[in-house]
Amino acid sequence: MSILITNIKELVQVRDSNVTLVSGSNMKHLPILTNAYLYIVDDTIVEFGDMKDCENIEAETTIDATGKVVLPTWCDSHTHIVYAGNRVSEFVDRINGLSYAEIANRGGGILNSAKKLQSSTEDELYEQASERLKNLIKLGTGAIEIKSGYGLTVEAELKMLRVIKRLKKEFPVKVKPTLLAAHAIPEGYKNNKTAFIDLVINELIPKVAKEKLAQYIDVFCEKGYFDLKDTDRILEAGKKYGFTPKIHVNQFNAFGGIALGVKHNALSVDHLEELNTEDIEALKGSNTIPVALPLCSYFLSIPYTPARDLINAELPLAIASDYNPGSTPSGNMNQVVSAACIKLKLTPEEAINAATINGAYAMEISTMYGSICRGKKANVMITKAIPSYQYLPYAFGDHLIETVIINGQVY
Ligand SMILES: N=CN[C@@H](CCC(=O)O)C(=O)O
Ligand SMILES: [Zn+2]
Repeated sequence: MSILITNIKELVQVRDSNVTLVSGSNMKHLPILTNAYLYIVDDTIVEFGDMKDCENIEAETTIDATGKVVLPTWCDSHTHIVYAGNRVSEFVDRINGLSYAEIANRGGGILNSAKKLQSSTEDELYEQASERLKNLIKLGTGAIEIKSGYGLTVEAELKMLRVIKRLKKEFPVKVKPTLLAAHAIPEGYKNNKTAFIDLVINELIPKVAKEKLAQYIDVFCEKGYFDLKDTDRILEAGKKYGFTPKIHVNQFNAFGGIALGVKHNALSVDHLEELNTEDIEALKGSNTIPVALPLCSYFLSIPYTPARDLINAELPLAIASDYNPGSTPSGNMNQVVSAACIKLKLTPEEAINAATINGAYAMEISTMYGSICRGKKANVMITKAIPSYQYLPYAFGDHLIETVIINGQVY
């Protein structure tokens, strides 16, 4: 199967194969070809270039992209799309004045989602999550990380991870599974957090490793959830079983979680709404990428990640959706890119780099995803006719993605 996309107004994020991460001032640069073509054979990008050079290329399918922009599909490196039902009532409670923390303290929040998830079957969870994933593909997501963490029992966590495994098998998008081993302290362990952590370390992690259900290990390192010592223990145990850390830190409080992540050579540290100079210093010279989740800040009305400080410190930055029922009930990466421009003050070039190649880096797939590059996976999207790629974040409420191609197949 071959596809030739012709007359592309702007072919965005054209890279050499050795570029797998863009940092600091380099993020301002987004390589573009105008009046271009793109040639795909099977699931691979084979060639691209100026329209005048594509005369002799023959393809089974030709797509005329006159007036349209072509980009690599979004790489969403932080989601929780396997969950049961919704938390609309908490949304209304917050509008009426309760805070996220107050709702959690009343047994709502993550514990509420855990209750719903524990009483759902694997099939029910799969149906709900696959609906979400289908919608995300239409919005241009071509690679996604998915976390467990709403199980809070060994069995329910395994159930979540088996659903993620099934999504990975049934869907064409690249799926990366994460064991969010410690997301909240279950009701029954309220007065004995150590016993819960022991359960995670002695039962959950070994079972997940045995069934090969996850690649990454995550902890919600936050006041009222898991402190530095807890996080350290869990990451250490996870690493012994081959899991790479990717952690939730600095969402509400900054108390050294980022340095801890760096110490464990975490692939990413995510949230970072609260950030101090020590946190930025800790990231310098590390392989750990900071990940901002601007739609979480929008939905919860909490501070936005000071992304400019990170980029100005010459660090890389990825942006992701954080799609989950409590703090971000949306996985629309087009909105994430817009919010990154409007609220994090990223330029469109920086935001697109953060949502493509750097998002791919935060899932260890940037040698194959996240840019238009010969030999990379043919995961690309074609917009409607628009003035330029900068129009994407500008027209923040419009659905501008017209065609999505995943592994060389049109969706
Ligand atoms: N902060 C921790 N976990 C999720 C939200 C969990 C929830 O409220 O259900 C997050 O990344 O925002
Ligand atoms: Zn999250």
